[in-house]
Amino acid sequence: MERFRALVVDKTENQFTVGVQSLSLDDLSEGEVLIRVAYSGVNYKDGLAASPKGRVVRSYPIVPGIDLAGTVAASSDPRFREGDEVLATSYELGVGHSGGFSEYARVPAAWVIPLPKGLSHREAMILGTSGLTAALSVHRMEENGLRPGNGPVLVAGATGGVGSHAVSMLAALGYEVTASTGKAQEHDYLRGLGAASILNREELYPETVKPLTKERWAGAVDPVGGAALPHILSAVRRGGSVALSGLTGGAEFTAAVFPFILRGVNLLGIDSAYCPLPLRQRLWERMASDLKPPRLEAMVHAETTLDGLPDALQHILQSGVRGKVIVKLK
Ligand SMILES: CCC(=O)SCCNC(=O)CCNC(=O)[C@H](O)C(C)(C)COP(=O)(O)OP(=O)(O)OC[C@H]1O[C@@H](n2cnc3c(N)ncnc32)[C@H](O)[C@@H]1OP(=O)(O)O
Ligand SMILES: NC(=O)c1ccc[n+]([C@@H]2O[C@H](COP(=O)([O-])OP(=O)(O)OC[C@H]3O[C@@H](n4cnc5c(N)ncnc54)[C@H](O)[C@@H]3O)[C@@H](O)[C@H]2O)c1
Repeated sequence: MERFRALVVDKTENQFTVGVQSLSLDDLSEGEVLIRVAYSGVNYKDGLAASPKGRVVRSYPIVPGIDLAGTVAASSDPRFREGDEVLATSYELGVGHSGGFSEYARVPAAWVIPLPKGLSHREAMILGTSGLTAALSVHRMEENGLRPGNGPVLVAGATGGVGSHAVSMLAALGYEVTASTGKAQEHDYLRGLGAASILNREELYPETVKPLTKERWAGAVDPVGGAALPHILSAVRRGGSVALSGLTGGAEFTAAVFPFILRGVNLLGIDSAYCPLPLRQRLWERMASDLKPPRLEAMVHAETTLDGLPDALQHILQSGVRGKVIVKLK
């Protein structure tokens, strides 16, 4: 087989490098399904994988890219055949197993999902892990009783990948969405995705966090975490839920027990990486139907190639991306 191009991150004692290299299949991790990658997308975790301080990569060198969509080139597993359109996200992709920033990827069959009818490779990668995380957040909150009539739902970090998809999906389902952002110039973008109101990010960081405040949110999607979370919890309505997925605002928080024991508030941990396959498949089917954001293209911050990736990966760690950067492979 011909050689192909991929982004490679390597770390030795003295050097950290991120660059495009020419690889052969022997350079890829093992797996039953060889995929010719059409599109990938950039997630915050990919930024961490390409950063010397990221702590997400399990062994170097690594081809990063936690998301990929493409066409099966060969498969030793009978569930997949040459020519099938597929996608794969997370598990160990791009951190412990060579990932999607490559013209070819070799992936365990257990990680591969048929591309749902109603989604192109490109649309699947606008969604990618950030879409799956938003969909899983909505699903978990619905499982815990969230319904459109219950009251406003807060989305923190609303202009990011997870946040943009959450605003869009919730609005399309009929929820009243309040989008929180620190980016004053992006209010029109968020209203375009369906936000009914905008909350300035600073309002989630009051000088004094009270253990309980006036009940406000029926639910909250939180990819930001950190110091804002205790304040969000203090304002969740009785029986409401916070779906916590991220740490862009900090990895730690200190909160009072009162929202949990006096209002029955649920703090739901969202792990898209190991979301079990049956649920993952159901959520991808929903993302191709009732959860498909009506304005997916509006979420594309930029389309890039392997050569543009090093810059895009730095950019996402600096909160510089609105929606998604997608990557066209071939
Ligand atoms: C798509 C999802 C995302 O965006 S995730 C992106 C954000 N994730 C991060 O920033 C995590 C980076 N990792 C870290 O900062 C550290 O590994 C943390 C989690 C703080 C733990 O550090 P420390 O206490 O020093 O121990 P350690 O690294 O040796 O790990 C302890 C045990 O935890 C495990 N662990 C580590 N990372 C993960 C992970 N991503 N998923 C699941 N488990 C993880 C390690 O394997 C280790 O367990 P074990 O000893 O191997 O059984
Ligand atoms: N748990 C999971 O399965 C899962 C899956 C995907 C992403 N994530 C996490 O979710 C987070 C977002 O990921 P993404 O790919 O959407 O990234 P992104 O860069 O597209 O979005 C990050 C958002 O956080 C905002 N932000 C940054 N710093 C902030 C701060 N100090 N205070 C408030 N907001 C801040 C940014 O403005 C942006 O809106 C990351 O922490 C990522 O690790 C988790």
